[in-house]
Amino acid sequence: GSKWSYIGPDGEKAWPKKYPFCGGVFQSPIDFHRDILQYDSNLSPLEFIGYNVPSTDRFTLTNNGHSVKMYLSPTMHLRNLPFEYTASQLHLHWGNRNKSEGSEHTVSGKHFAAELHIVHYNSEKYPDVTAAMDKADGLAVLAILLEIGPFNPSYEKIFRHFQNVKYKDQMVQVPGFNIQELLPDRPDEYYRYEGSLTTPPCYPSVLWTVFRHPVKISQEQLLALETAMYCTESDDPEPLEMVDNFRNVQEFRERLVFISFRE
Ligand SMILES: NS(=O)(=O)c1c(F)c(F)c(S(=O)(=O)CCO)c(N[C@H]2CCc3ccccc32)c1F
Ligand SMILES: [Zn+2]
Repeated sequence: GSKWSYIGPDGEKAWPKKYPFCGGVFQSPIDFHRDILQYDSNLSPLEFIGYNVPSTDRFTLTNNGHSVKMYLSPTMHLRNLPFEYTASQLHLHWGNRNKSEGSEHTVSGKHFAAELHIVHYNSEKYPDVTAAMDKADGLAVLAILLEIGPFNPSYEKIFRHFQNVKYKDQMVQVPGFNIQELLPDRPDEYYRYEGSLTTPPCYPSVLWTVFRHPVKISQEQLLALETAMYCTESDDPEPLEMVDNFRNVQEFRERLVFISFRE
C-alpha cells in the first residue's frame, strides 16, 4: 500500500524518494499573496451540474488512512472549465485540537482551520479518474477554506458519520444531499492555478479552483474533525491519530495565480 505519511521518516520531505513527481514542478498547495495574483476577466462562474443528489442515493464515506473521503455520484459534473469534469470524491485536510490551522492553501501566509477538496476528472478525454490522474489536463479540484463560526448543518450531513469511520478502511453510507450546500458565498470569486495532487504521487495534473470566501463550521464540528479519526486500523496496538494531514506550501516562482475578482 501507499507507505507515506505526514509525520516522521515517511513524511513530506521523504516523499520524493518514492514518488519523484513530489519533488517536481507545479506542486501544490501554495500561498496566495498580492504580488503573484492577477485579475483575469475570462474566469467565469463555474456551473455545478447534478450536485443536488437525492437522499434516496447514498455516498460511501471511508477512512483511507490519510484522510476521510466520500465517493461522489458520477452524475455530478463541472461546466465552464476547458473540458467537462466529472466528480470523483471529496476529502478534507485539518490540523489538531491544539492548533486548528490545517488548511493546505494559505492566504498572505495565513492558514485557515481546515480545507475541503472536491476532486473531479476530465471525463471528456479520460474514461475514469485513474486514467486521468497523471495527465496534465486530467483533474480539477475545488477547494473550500474552512474557518470557525456558527454550527454548519450542511457540513454536519458528513461530520455526523465520523464516529463510524474512526479507523482505516472503515466505511459508512451517507444519504445524498445537495453538495452545492458545501460551497461558500460568492463561488464566482476564486483563485485559479495549475498545480498538483497534494499527496503522493503528487502528479502535476490538477487545475485548482480555490474559492475566495471561507465557509464557517462550529468549534465543536472542527474538534470532531480533529479528534475522530485514526490513520491505523481498529485492531492496531499503536493507534496513530489522523491529525495535521496537510502538505506545507510549495515554492511558486515565476508563476501567477489568476483571480476572478478585483481586490
Ligand atoms: N489534495 S488532493 O486533492 O490532491 C488529494 C488528496 F489529498 C488525497 F488524500 C487523495 S486520497 O485518494 O484520499 C489519498 C491519496 O491518494 C486524493 N486522491 C486522488 C489522488 C489519487 C486518486 C485516485 C483516484 C481518485 C482520487 C485520487 C487527492 F486528490
Ligand atoms: Zn486534498
